[in-house]
This record gives sequence, C-alpha cells and structure tokens, in this order.
Amino acid sequence: MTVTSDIRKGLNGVVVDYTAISKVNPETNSLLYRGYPVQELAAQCSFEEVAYLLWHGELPTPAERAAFEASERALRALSPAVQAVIDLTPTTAHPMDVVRTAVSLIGASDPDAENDTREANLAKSLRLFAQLPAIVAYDQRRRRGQELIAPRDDLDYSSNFLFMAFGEVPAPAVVDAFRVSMVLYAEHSFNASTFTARVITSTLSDLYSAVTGAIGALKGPLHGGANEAVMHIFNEIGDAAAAEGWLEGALTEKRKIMGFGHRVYKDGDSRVPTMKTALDTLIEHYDRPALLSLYTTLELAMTERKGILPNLDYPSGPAYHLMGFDTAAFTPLFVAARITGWTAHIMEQLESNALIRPLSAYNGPDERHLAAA
Ligand SMILES: CC(=O)SCCNC(=O)CCNC(=O)[C@H](O)C(C)(C)COP(=O)(O)OP(=O)(O)OC[C@H]1O[C@@H](n2cnc3c(N)ncnc32)[C@H](O)[C@@H]1OP(=O)(O)O
Ligand SMILES: O=C([O-])CC(=O)C(=O)O
Repeated sequence: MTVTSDIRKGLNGVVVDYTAISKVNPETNSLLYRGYPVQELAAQCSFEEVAYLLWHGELPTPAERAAFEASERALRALSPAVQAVIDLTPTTAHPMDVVRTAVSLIGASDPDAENDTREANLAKSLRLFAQLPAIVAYDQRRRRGQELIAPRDDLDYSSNFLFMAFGEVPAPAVVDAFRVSMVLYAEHSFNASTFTARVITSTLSDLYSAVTGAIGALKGPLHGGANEAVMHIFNEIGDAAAAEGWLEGALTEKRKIMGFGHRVYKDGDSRVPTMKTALDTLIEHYDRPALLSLYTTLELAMTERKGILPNLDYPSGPAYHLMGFDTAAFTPLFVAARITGWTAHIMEQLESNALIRPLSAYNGPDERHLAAA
C-alpha cells in the first residue's frame, strides 16, 4: 500500500482522538482546563485544586479539597528505597534521568501497579503528584552537597516544594509565581509527552510505564527541555547589548532559538502573558532589571527577524532561575506539574481505549532475495 499523499510528518495537523481534559484554541489564543480558562485558574486556584479538576472534571467542594489536601500531604515523604536510588544515580546524569528512574522504582515497588481500575490509577496519580516535589528537591540538594529536607504537612504544595528545595519558604510573591507556573504547565492536550503516555497506555501497559515514557519525551529540547535551554542561551548571550548580534549569528547557523515557536499556536502561546507577569514580579522582587532587558531585547529581535513568538518555556526558564533552581532542574519542575495532565490523559485513554498504531509508507529497497545457500 502506498499512501504517500496522506503522510503528515510529525502528525502535524492530524486530529487523533477526542479529549475532555483541555482545549487548546489557537484561533482565540485560549487554553481551557475542563472548560475553565487557564488564566482564571492561575489567578484563583491552588495547584492542588487544579490537579483535582483535571482528574475529576470538576473543582473540589471545600470538603473534597480538605480531604484531597490531607491525602496529598500524607504521601509527600520519600521512601528510603527512592532516596537510595536517587543517591545511586550518578550526578553526571541529567536530573530528568533521576526523575525517570525514581518514578520507575516507585512503579516497580507498587503491588497495585498492574491494577488499571480508575480508583487504583487515581491513587497512583496522587502518589506521584505528592512525591515528585521531594524527588526534584532532593536531587538538586544532593548535587549541591546538601542534606535531604523532609516535607512539612502544615504547608501547601507550592510552599512545601520550595521549602524542601531551599530550606525556607520564600516571600509570598515567589511562592505565588511558582504556583502560577505549576498551573500553567499542568496540561496541554496532545503534546508530545502526553501523546507518548497515551500510546503506552493504549497497549494496556501500566500507568507508571506511561509516565516514565512521558518523562523521556518531555526531556527533549523541542518540548519541555526548552525551559532550561532558554537559560543556556541567556548565559551564552550575556547581556541585552549582545542579543541582536547573537540572534543574527544563531539564525545564520540555522539554530533553533529555544523558547520560541509552537506546533499549535502561531500567534503566541496563550500562557505566556500570565507567566510573563509572574516573571515581572520576580524581576522586581530580586531587583534584576538586566535580565528583563535581555529577555525583552531577544524577544523583540526574534519577533522582528522571524515573526516567531515566545512559548511558555521562555518566561518560565528565567523565572525558575530567579527562584534559585539549578538550570538542569527546570524540566523536572515541568514534570512535577505535568504529572497531573499526563495521568488525567492516561485515565481518559483507558476509558475508551483503542490501540494507537498508525501506518507507514515503505520507501526502502524493492523486494530482493538472498543468494541460494
Ligand atoms: C512547552 C513546550 O513544549 S513549548 C515548545 C518548546 N520548544 C522550543 O521552544 C524549541 C524551539 N522551537 C521549535 O523548535 C519549534 O518552534 C517547535 C518544535 C516547538 C514547533 O515546531 P513545528 O511546528 O514543527 O514548526 P517547524 O519546526 O516546522 O517550524 C516552522 C518554521 O519556523 C522555524 N522555526 C520555528 N521555531 C523556531 C525557532 N524556535 N527558532 C528558529 N526557527 C524556528 C523553522 O525553522 C521553520 O522554518 P522553515 O519553514 O524556514 O524551515
Ligand atoms: O503543546 C505542545 O506541543 C507543547 C506545549 O506547549 C506543552 O506541552 O505545554
């Protein structure tokens, strides 16, 4: 069969299934989670409420919220085995490899791993949601020669995450910028990592395998890895005065400028204005106007030169830098947020599953035969 006219490289523009979890609309430049504009959720909701919304389809009532928060807080601490596997992973490994390995161990240690009822998968999703902050925070600390900090159950998700990473809860403006980033990163329909999770789920493999695969897909710089790549280019450029010249050189070399462009949005990423406001707050809080100047100059030059606008990774990278995270920890922070969307999609895929198996058009050698023996 040759169906070359149907080939859509990268599945560009192909609609592969329905989802009720989020709607990415490039025409109106909007993003809805279960019908709610992400900007409203970022302005008014905790990350815990957004996780609940993505998994259950509705925001929690006050009683549901209290019960959900209590369950999440009770699951935060790392088991000795997970701590040991993190310690065993060389610090030469990328932190995404550590996160992937830790999640894989959590799966391998779960006696209920193969149970794919919705109830069991909700329990697994909550466990990963609750444990990822400790994994990311501890990995960063041990690379800095610091001790593990145990979670606090008197703090909300965002405050506790930052406490475990840095040993103190930063100013409310910083905690809030972090919360906003988690909400914005939580979900984005059939992006590459979520689609990976759905492909793995479609074979009736388990939730942990799907999440482990999704982490691998997110690591790449064309997807989640772009947030740390943005910081690398900022370091390479140095300051605003060098930005235009740097961009000219990079485009001449046909380099992709990290943090710009998007497969779906062509007139700007709906999440960028909200994250940019959070970044502005951080720039003011930490008094770092030179970083803002570099950010703005590169954005303007890229828009003028190529007409390509920033995606969410462009403001998130410098925001995490200002909060004090190591650059290599930025994509693991994305994992901690996107675990909500991935697991919601895994459960949705299972509810109306069909094996995901596209076709290919063969363009190798014509049929040929081995010489007779
Ligand atoms: C949270 C997220 O995952 S958001 C995405 C994060 N990724 C990045 O920031 C990496 C940089 N961006 C990119 O590589 C791309 O914009 C992608 C991969 C995100 C989207 O790519 P696609 O939809 O496949 O668009 P494609 O790569 O075909 O680009 C179309 C054209 O714009 C150019 N282009 C797109 N993005 C960029 C960029 N960041 N820098 C330079 N040129 C770019 C391409 O070179 C191509 O030009 P051409 O037609 O002359 O060959
Ligand atoms: O939707 C995409 O292709 C990438 C993206 O922005 C995300 O996953 O948040």
